[in-house]
Amino acid sequence: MTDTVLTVEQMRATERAAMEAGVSEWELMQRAGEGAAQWIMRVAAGRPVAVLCGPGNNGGDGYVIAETLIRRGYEVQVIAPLEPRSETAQQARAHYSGAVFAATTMREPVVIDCLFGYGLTRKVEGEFAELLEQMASSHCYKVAIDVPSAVESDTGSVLGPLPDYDLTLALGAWKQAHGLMPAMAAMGERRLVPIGLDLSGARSALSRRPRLTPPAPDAHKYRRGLLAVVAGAMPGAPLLAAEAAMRAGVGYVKLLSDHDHFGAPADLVIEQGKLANTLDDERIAAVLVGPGLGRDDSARERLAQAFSCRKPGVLDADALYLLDPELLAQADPGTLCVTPHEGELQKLCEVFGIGDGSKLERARRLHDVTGMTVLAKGPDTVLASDVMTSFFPRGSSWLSVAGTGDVLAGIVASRLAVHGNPHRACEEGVWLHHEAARLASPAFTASGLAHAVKPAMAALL
Ligand SMILES: NC(=O)C1=CN([C@@H]2O[C@H](COP(=O)(O)OP(=O)(O)OC[C@H]3O[C@@H](n4cnc5c(N)ncnc54)[C@H](O)[C@@H]3O)[C@@H](O)[C@H]2O)[C@@H](O)CC1
Ligand SMILES: [K+]
Repeated sequence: MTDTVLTVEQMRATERAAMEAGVSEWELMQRAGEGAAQWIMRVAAGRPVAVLCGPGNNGGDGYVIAETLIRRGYEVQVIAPLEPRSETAQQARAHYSGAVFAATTMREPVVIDCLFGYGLTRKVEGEFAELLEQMASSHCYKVAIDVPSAVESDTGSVLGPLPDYDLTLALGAWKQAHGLMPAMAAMGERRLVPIGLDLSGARSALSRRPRLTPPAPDAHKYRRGLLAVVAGAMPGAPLLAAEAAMRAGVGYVKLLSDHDHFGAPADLVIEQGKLANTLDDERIAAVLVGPGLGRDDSARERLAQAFSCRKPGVLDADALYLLDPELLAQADPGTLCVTPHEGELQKLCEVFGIGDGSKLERARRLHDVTGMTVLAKGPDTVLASDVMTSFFPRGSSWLSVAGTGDVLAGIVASRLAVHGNPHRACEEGVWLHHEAARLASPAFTASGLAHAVKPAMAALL
């Protein structure tokens, strides 16, 4: 699987396993450096290149890249404040036939950052920081090798100057930082350079753009899925979710409400009456509860009733504020998706006794403790389930507007009603949400986004 994401510890173990199987570190470094050089030649297209080399194996990759470019006729300058420390990087330095400068002004139109890779352990300072600042202020084309040098590979946190890169070339496998903010925002295009590692057995991956399928030839509305959206005190949010859900593949969306919804579209069926009665329908494939639900006792009662029909479900917004172990005990957590933003994730973590940690750590622990599929949304989105942990490409920053979470919940619930698979529903939901944001054009409103789910479906078919 080429989209595997590894932690630093897993990366080192995988490389050790390759070496035990007979591939030397030098061979791995050559594969990494030569593979990266192929990408660099595409973007440099004959222009002079500067390579910044650090003291570890990331720097070693830099010498291999520089030598590969020289052999292909490129004008190359290596800038290395320190001599290599690791044995393999020293070997790469010895094989490099060009000039090395300890410090100089970089004037090349293409600059390759090989100062630090996943071995970064502390703040980047002194000459290293100066080089990164120089790179940041230059108009050159900027390439990060493995990860940007000021980025911590496991957390995506930033420990020094962070230029705005045009291209980041991950070596051997993706690292967590390739899917986490703030690092991800500075990486530009991300590409993987395979180096022949055995990545089987990994439990984290960058999500691949899904390929959706049209309804079966013999489909009818119920077979395509009936989604019940449980309305509550506030009318707007469940309508937004339902509008999105109707365009995300499901055959039938019903709004279960105890009041009128003026302005609701004619193609949305609104069923009024006691929730216990309207939920008592065998044909319901999935339930969405939370947007506009309210947080009072009657909202809690509606959430409990939604659980009592024991259908796959999506919990969002107010449902995430009401959820607690007692309520969850009435549900089948393995069939539930929760879609918390940071504040909601914080609340869930408090209620389920999960301590501090990064968003990734908390999302995983929340899944482990509750058994629910956790889609922790935001500028970076992390999905934790029994299947695996998935990371996603960045979505449009225009999504930072009220109501887009209701739209996401509606899309995920629609996909869940179509096939009943929580992890897959969340993955498809994020991609459709991002695609809809791209198609909705800037400064969209949530209802504009909900309408753009239709062309987004077409784009993913
Ligand atoms: N181990 C392997 O088999 C392979 C490793 N590869 C490369 O090796 C990299 C990891 O190499 P390393 O583990 O040597 O680590 P790095 O090259 O990322 O850096 C570690 C070195 O930098 C020093 N250092 C860390 N943070 C510093 C800071 N803030 N200021 C100054 N010095 C600092 C460390 O003391 C150490 O000497 C990967 O990112 C990748 O580029 C690739 O060549 C593929 C094969
Ligand atoms: K780097």
